[in-house]
Amino acid sequence: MIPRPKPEKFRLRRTMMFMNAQKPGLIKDAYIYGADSIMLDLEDAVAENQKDAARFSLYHALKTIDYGDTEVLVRINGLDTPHWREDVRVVVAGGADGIRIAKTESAADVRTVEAAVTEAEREFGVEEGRTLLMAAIESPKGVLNAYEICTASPRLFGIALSGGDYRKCMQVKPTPGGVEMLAARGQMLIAARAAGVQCFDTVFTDLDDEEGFRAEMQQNKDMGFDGKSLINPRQIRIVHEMLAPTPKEIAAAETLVKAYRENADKGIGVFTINGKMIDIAFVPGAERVIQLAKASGVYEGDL
Ligand SMILES: CC(C)(COP(=O)(O)OP(=O)(O)OC[C@H]1O[C@@H](n2cnc3c(N)ncnc32)[C@H](O)[C@@H]1OP(=O)(O)O)[C@@H](O)C(=O)NCCC(=O)NCCSC(=O)C[C@@](O)(CC(=O)O)C(=O)O
Ligand SMILES: [Mg+2]
Repeated sequence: MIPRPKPEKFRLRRTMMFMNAQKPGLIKDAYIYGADSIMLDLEDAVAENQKDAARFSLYHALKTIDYGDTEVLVRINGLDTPHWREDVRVVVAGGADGIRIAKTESAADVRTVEAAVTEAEREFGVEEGRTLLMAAIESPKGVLNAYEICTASPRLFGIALSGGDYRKCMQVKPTPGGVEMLAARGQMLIAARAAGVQCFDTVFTDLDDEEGFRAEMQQNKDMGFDGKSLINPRQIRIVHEMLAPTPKEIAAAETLVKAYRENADKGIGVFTINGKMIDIAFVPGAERVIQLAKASGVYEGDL
């Protein structure tokens, strides 16, 4: 087995790329594309009569491929299927970093998976609590229960909106501005922020519509998503590029963080920079800009 470092609950997850766990051609070198996380799929990308084959392929990949710094998550089948328990056992035995629970509708769903994960960790001698969870929310009921889902388990690092299934439930089609998704996006972001976990937007499925992808990504950025689920490597570069701060943004963030620290040392909590009031509330935003700049390879400062 390739040893992996202990998974970090909170880390940068700008790009989370799906791939069919059954396709060796896709999963064998998935780390080369530079996504922050890969999501090996046992659910909808795998045909119903291929679930066992996909689990075998997944287990072999987890045991033999060195994914390096790329986070390795596995999307398991929904709790209304006969597959999810065996999925959990294989994921834990293989040593993946975490599980994406498909079609999560309630806190009870998260706790049910958590119990199965704990059982599997004991069975396979994996450190208890090592395996992380995230919940994909794919229905109106899931959206309404988002805050309870976010707070259901200490293993859970975030929630992800799943547009295909959500739109199906709502009987709507994708529109250019995404108006049909705004309520769900907003409600999930509020729930995630209130609970202190991360929030990810859904996949964009038209690979030939780069303009549409960029427009959706800009909306994601403006709304405050931590990252996006992706289906294809060519989407990764666009997201990383769009989330990379500009030199002006980096300079402003650096000035703010340094000024805040200097003022705090002198016992001053509120001050101005270029006439704009600054206090502690502005610091996390500036620190995130620095973190993104570092991750994007464009930070040359000393913070
Ligand atoms: C769409 C397509 C078939 C197109 O293939 P194409 O081959 O035409 O693409 P090309 O661009 O030509 O590929 C150039 C090179 O990249 C390689 N390559 C491509 N994709 C790669 C990849 N993902 N990972 C690694 N490698 C990849 C490829 O092998 C080639 O390598 P090479 O031959 O060596 O040059 C392919 O991308 C793909 O399978 N995507 C993932 C599909 C998937 O998993 N769907 C399930 C999750 S969504 C869902 O379930 C809905 C949801 O649940 C979602 C939610 O929760 O949000 C909801 O409800 O909405
Ligand atoms: Mg789905």
